[in-house]
Amino acid sequence: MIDKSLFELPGVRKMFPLLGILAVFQAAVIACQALFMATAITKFWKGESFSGALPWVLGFAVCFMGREVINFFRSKSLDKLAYRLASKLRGDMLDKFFRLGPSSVAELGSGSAATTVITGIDQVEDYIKLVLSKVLNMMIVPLLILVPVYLLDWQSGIVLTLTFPFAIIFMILLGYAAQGRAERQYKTFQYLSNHFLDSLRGIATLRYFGLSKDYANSIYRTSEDFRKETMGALRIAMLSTFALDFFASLSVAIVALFLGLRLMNGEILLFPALAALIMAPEYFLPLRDFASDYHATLNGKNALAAVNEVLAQPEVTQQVLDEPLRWDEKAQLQLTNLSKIYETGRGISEVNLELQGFQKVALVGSSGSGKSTLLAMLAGFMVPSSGEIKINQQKLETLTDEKYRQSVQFIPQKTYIFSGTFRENLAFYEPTATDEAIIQAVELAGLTSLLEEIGLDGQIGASGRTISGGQAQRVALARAFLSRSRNILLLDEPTAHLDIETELEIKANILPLLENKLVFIATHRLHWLSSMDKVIVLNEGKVEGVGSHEELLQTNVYYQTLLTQMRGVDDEKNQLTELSATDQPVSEAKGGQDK
Ligand SMILES: Nc1ncnc2c1ncn2[C@@H]1O[C@H](COP(=O)(O)OP(=O)(O)OP(=O)(O)O)[C@@H](O)[C@H]1O
Repeated sequence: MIDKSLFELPGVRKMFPLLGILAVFQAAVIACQALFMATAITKFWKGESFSGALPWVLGFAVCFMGREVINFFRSKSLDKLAYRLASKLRGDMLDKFFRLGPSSVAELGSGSAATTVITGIDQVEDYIKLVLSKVLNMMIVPLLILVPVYLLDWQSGIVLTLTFPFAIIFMILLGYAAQGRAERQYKTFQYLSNHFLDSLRGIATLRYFGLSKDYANSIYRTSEDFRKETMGALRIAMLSTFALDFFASLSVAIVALFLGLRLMNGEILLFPALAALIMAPEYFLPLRDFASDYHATLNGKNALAAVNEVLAQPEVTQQVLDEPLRWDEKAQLQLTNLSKIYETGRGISEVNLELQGFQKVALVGSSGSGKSTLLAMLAGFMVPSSGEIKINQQKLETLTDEKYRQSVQFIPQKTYIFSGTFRENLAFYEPTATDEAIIQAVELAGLTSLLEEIGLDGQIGASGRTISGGQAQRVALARAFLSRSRNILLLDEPTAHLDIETELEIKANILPLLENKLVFIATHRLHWLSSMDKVIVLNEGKVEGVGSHEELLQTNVYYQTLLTQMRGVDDEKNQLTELSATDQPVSEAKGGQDK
């Protein structure tokens, strides 16, 4: 019923005594309310005047009000706790995603990650509000109400005691079935979120290939699956509510029948019979109350499990470096047998590399050879499975150290443009940069005309002006130009999706940026190789060779074959880019951070 992890959340354990006390008060008030009402009716029945019954009527009114006051206090304290915990969980999840990095979000799926943080935590908030009080009420109130019922009429007490376990057993049985259904429903919901977001991102490609209709059908099918799962879960939830209502009504009817018969036979007086009869539905009320929100609590429980799954993901953040790394001519990076093997058994294994000072290193290899995986480890986005990293002879297990990451700039395949001003997007790595410095970076990146058009305060991104893919790539460059202190530069095919003219134009701007830095560039394009000091050749996750372009050309057979393939792809790509729209809107492009 209650997810054990709920007790680990701050404030939940402390809330229990308060809720327990409120439940005891509630039971007392319910019993008093029934007693006052039964007394007042009995007095009226005996023909007493209204003033004679007035104290009991007033007593009933006070208890009625007391009950509302208890409900108000309970809701207020639970609302406060649930809101505070939901805000905390939301913050914890976002922090966790930032610490885990893009690969973990990609694994979970961006759509699922977003819905867990937004809708999922809303459901957890409802769960906290509902489950704590309802479960405690269910455990305390019926037991306490049973005491006066036994005192008034032990036979009614026995009927109520005997029927309660049936209702509970039925609820448990249906609860198990509902739990399975609700889990499936939540999984389908996550799948639907991912599917929908992916479709939105790929809308340009889908339209380009005329597949929009097929995809619309596929979204329809996924949402139909979700509808079916939801209806299935609701059906069981409704069934459990109906079953409980049935048992409760049946039990109250049995109590009423026996009381009526005994009243007619003169075996019981009106007052205890009435009081017991009024308390009978109240005895089942907490159970029915719980059942009516059972579905909502199941959703919240599943959402909490999804949140906990993310929060429990292991993260290795090393803090080894004493001060921010400043890459200079003497700085050294050493990778020894560095490997990252995914669950699929693919990845990259045993990379050995020694670099000193400012160097430009290209990572080449066919698709799936491990370039992005190596770059992700170098960017500190991904934790290696094994191997050793040394920076300036200092041993590190990962490159997740903040002091290292503060010296890294990453230019992904497709730059993500945040919803904000042009200035905020440019000064991404250097939020305190002056306008003069920003304008200089804008000029170097070739964005002057955009600046003239929208100004530094113009909104870009999702809620502002849509900018083209080429302009977005220039924004990434301007960010890099602006940040002179970050001199380890990682580029993941920075020009792969541009037409050849734009690519060469951007490359001309990039080349000066590569000076006096340690640069890694993953690329499929031949024209970068001659500008590099070193080339690392990757093949199916293994290093086939390391050396200068010229050395490898002479000595490495695999490199020669790869270059022939790359040349073919280059030619094909040039033809394709002539056909395709160069300036694809950025809002439709897949964010680099999601890679
Ligand atoms: N998250 C992941 N889970 C499982 N396997 C993965 C994951 N990411 C990559 N791989 C696998 O690891 C291998 C290396 O992938 P990687 O993306 O590093 O290659 P790449 O050289 O960058 O490819 P491309 O040039 O197409 O971007 C591939 O076989 C890929 O299928």
